[in-house]
Amino acid sequence: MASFATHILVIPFPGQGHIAPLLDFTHHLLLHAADSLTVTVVVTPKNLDLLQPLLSFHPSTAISALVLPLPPHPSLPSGAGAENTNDLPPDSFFSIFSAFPGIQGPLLRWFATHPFPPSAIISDLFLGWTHHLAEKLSIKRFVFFPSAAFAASVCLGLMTNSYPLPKTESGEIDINAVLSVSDTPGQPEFFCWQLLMAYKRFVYSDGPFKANYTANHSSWGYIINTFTGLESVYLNHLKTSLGHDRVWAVGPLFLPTVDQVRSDPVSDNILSWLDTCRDSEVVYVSFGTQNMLTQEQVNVLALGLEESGVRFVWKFKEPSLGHVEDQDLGKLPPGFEDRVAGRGLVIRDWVSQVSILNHRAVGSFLSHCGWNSTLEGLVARVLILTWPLGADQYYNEKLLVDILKVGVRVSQANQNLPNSDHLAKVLRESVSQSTYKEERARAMQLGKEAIDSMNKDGSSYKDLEMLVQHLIQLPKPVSNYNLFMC
Ligand SMILES: O=c1ccn([C@@H]2O[C@H](COP(=O)(O)OP(=O)(O)O[C@H]3O[C@H](CO)[C@@H](O)[C@H](O)[C@H]3O)[C@@H](O)[C@H]2O)c(=O)[nH]1
Repeated sequence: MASFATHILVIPFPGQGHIAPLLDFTHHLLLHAADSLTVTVVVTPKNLDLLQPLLSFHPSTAISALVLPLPPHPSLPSGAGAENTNDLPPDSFFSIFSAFPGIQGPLLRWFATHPFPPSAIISDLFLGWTHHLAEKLSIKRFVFFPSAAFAASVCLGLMTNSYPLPKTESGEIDINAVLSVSDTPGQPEFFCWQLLMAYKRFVYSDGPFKANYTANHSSWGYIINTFTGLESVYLNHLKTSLGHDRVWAVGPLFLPTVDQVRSDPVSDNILSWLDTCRDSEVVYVSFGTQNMLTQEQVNVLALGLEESGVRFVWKFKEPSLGHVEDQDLGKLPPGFEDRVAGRGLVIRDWVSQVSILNHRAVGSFLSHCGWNSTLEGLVARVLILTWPLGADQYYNEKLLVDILKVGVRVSQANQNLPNSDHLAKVLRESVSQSTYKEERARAMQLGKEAIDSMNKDGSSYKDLEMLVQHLIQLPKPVSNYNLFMC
C-alpha cells in the first residue's frame, strides 16, 4: 500500500441491495482517484465473492479486502453460513443489524496495528455505530445511502419533528388516517400504516434504530446514490437540515455499459428468450432480494398475469434458509407455469436484472420500488408499475408516482391490493404504447438525465470528483505500527 495515498475504509451492510451499490461506488471512487486513494473493504467470508470483480479490476495497491466473520446472533440460522439478507428470511435484517456491531473489536485491533491506518470510514446507512467508531479513532465517517434523498428527508423529518400520529375515537392509532410530513419539501402525505415502522424505529423508541439514525445525522458527510436532476429539492433540503453542504449525489452507480453488464448462464437463457419477443412487449416482475409476497398477493399477481395475456418474466423469490414453515409466504398456484408456458417465464435463480431491464423487449417493470430497482428501471427507460411492500419503498413509490409522475401505482403491500381484472388491464396497458404516454415521456427524459449525470461533466461525475478531492485532503492518522513491531 502506497504511503502517500489516503486510505479509506469501506464497510457495507451484508444485504444484497446494500453491498452492491457501495461496491459500485467504491469502483467509481477508485476510477476517479487514480492512485491518490487506497481502499480497504470489510466483508464477511461468504460475501467475499461479491468483492472479487473489484479486486480483479483494480490493482492490489488500490484495493484490498478485510475479511471478518459475521458475529453470531441467536436468530440467525447457525452452521449454514448464510451471511446476506438475500439468503435469509426478511426478519434476518434485524438480526444482522444487531449482530454486525460485534466486529468493532477486530476492527479496532486492525486499525491499531496498520502501518497506514484509514483517514475515513465510508459505511452503509445501517451502520450508524461506525460514526462512534470513527470518533474514537479521530477520523471522519461518511454515511453511504443506497436509498433516495427523498427517503432520507422524510426519515429526518419524522425523527426530528415527531409528528403525533392521528388517533381514532377509542384512542388507537388510526392507521388509515393521512399524515403530512410538513417540514419536507412538498409536504408529502402518507397513510399512517405506511409510517408505522418508521415511527416504531425512530420516533417512539429510544432503541438502536433511533441511535443509528442520530449517528447518521451527526456523521461528517452524506453520500447518496441519486442524481441532482432527480432529487435536487431533497438534496438541498438535506444540506439545510444538516447545517452543512457535505452531501454528494453520486448516482446512479450501476450503469449497463457494455463491459459492466453481469453475464451468467441463467440470464443468458432469458436474454435469448427475450430476443424472440417484439420490442417493449414484456413485463418484468421482481420484488427485490429481501421481501417476499404473501399467499394472497401471489394469487392476485398470478391471476392478473394469467388474465392479462401479456408476455412476462417473473423473478420469484423462494423461501430460503431459516424460513419458518408457518410464515405466510406465497407459493405459485398449482399449474400456473404450465398455463402460461411459452409467454411467461418464472425464474428462481439469480439473474442479471440490469441486463433484462435493458433488453429492447422489456416495456414495463412491476417493482417493489427498492431504490436500486427504481434507479435501474429509470435508467432502462421502462414504465415502472409500483407495488411497495415496506421499508423505504412507500417513499420511493410516492416519489415515482405522485412527485415525478413517471410511475403507475398498482398495489401497496396488502392494503389496496388490486383485483386481478384491474391488474390484468394495467399490465396489458403497460406494454401498449397508446397508454401512459406522459409517464413514458418523463421516464425517457429522466433516464437520459440519469446517464448524463454520470458522464464527464455530469452532476454526479462532478460530485464524485469533489468528494475525491475532499477525501484526499483528510489528515492521515498517526500509526502505532512501529510500536507494535518493537
Ligand atoms: O435476481 C436478482 C435479484 C435482484 N437483483 C438486483 O438486486 C438489487 C435489489 O435491490 P433493490 O431493488 O434496492 O431491492 P432490495 O433488495 O429489496 O433492497 C433493500 O435495500 C434497498 C436500498 O437501501 C431498499 O431501497 C429496499 O427497500 C430494501 O429492501 C437490484 O440491484 C437488482 O438489480 C438482481 O440483479 N438479480
